[in-house]
Amino acid sequence: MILKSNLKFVGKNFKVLVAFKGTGSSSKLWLERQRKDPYVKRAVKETYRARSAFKLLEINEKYNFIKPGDLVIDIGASPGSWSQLAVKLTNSDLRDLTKPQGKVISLDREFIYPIDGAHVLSYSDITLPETKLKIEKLLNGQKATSVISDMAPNSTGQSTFDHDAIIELQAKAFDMAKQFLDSKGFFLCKIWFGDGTSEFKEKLSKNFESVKSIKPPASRNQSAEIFIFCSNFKSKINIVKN
Ligand SMILES: C[S@@+](CC[C@H](N)C(=O)[O-])C[C@H]1O[C@@H](n2cnc3c(N)ncnc32)[C@H](O)[C@@H]1O
Repeated sequence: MILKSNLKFVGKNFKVLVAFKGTGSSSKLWLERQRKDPYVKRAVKETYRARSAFKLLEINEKYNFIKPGDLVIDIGASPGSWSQLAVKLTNSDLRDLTKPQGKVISLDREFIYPIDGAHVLSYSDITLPETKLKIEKLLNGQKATSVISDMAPNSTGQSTFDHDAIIELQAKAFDMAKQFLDSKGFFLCKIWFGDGTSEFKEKLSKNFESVKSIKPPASRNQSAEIFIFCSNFKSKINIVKN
């Protein structure tokens, strides 16, 4: 991810600052990796706020689940690259109102700089009940076609602890998906692989017809992150009682 401290808001756009102020050897290694990374170069060129945009792009190229006219809720959206891409994918042409217009709701517990075409909810922690109320207000009775969550807790460096923490966080995103998804909708979330992965996927399977793990090429091999892609939400309306 491009550090938020390396982003500068210029007019309506972000400029990714290549200058890095860190001094330690790990900072130098980080800078070296960023300089060589083709996804970072592409993010700068295409004015995405983070290289993570390409993880979502690659997942969408495989499953084609975000389309023009869709309503997407992006949880843990800051700095905003997934939302930038979601706006592009859900709106065929933002200037032409005769073309399908989508809706993107972006929320994060931190500040999110405005994103053209998205409804931004800064300082909105998913674990707090008022966040759900804010989303409900923006949805105004509509249901979401996709709930996507790239949320991550602050890493402690202890893999078991971090794994448990991210699963707990994504379980909250799953709760939100159950509340706001339309029947047959999609849920995509990031976790750091660990012992609880299968159990979490099993829980998801009860509410979705298909649950798959995916590691898109843009996700670094040395990272424990994987994405869980769930399709065809079984809303209560769909469940036939005997
Ligand atoms: C990896 S970043 C997301 C990057 C984003 N998808 C993008 O493409 O720009 C993870 C985000 O999750 C957010 N986050 C972590 N815990 C959260 C919570 N409880 N509620 C809302 N957002 C949270 C963090 O503030 C952070 O901005």
